[in-house]
Amino acid sequence: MSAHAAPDPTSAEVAARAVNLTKTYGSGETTVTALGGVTADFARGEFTAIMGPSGSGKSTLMHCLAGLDAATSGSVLIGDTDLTELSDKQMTALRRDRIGFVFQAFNLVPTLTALENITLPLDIAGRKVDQAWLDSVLTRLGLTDRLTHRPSELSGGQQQRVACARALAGQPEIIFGDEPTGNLDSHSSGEVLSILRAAVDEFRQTVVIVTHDPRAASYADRVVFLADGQIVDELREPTADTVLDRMKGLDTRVQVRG
Ligand SMILES: Nc1ncnc2c1ncn2[C@@H]1O[C@H](COP(=O)(O)OP(=O)(O)OP(=O)(O)O)[C@@H](O)[C@H]1O
Repeated sequence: MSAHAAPDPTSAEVAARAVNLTKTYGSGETTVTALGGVTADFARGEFTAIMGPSGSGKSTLMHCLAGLDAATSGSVLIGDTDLTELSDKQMTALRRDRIGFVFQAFNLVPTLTALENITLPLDIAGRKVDQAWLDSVLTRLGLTDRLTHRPSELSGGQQQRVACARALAGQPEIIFGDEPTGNLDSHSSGEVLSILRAAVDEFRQTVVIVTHDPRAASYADRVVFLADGQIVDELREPTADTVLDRMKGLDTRVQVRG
């Protein structure tokens, strides 16, 4: 592991922390080590992009951080809460109340309207919608005239913006995105990234995304590079060019998409 990736004990507030996280699949000769001891901090109010070659463990890291998958060893903290100490019920409540998710496959409920999809997590949690906040998210994402449409009546970009609004609606502490712009055109992708950027700049939320796209990564404050289940590099204030350079250096076989 590179010295860059070590947690900084003096860092202000940490929104999420992975400590010596390992994840293996299978057993015996067929064991696959997806994460080989990852330690990393994600500071509150910061936008981080996780990058690396295919199979390097990005999605696994994200899923463990977000409490969607259990690590084999090591721990994950969201704020001061150690996820490994939570019961299933507590984990469900934490995911619902403190975490927002945006995935490449939008995971919208087909029978609900856009607005019903957006407020669904809050409705399930029995929480009231902060109308002023919701209005600003909907306006910002250009969704105000699409709210009564069902997902099948929306374009891919619009569906992803609905998924993004759903993640933002409850003002979670931290938003995780697994290739949130993976199948969007550059215009829709720019809109999604801008609102994630605004969530950080204007509302001091924390955003962590996995991406293959150096342009998407350039919206982040920091890029963490994974290779073979380890953090091998880190870049602050990335530009698409500096990200591309580091990716080439990581693995010459990397195929840069986008
Ligand atoms: N359920 C699983 N069972 C077995 N092996 C798995 C499973 N999920 C992931 N892996 C393996 O773990 C390693 C890391 O996978 P992961 O999906 O985290 O990589 P990634 O960097 O997100 O890849 P990509 O960029 O292609 O999405 C890979 O070798 C993968 O084949």
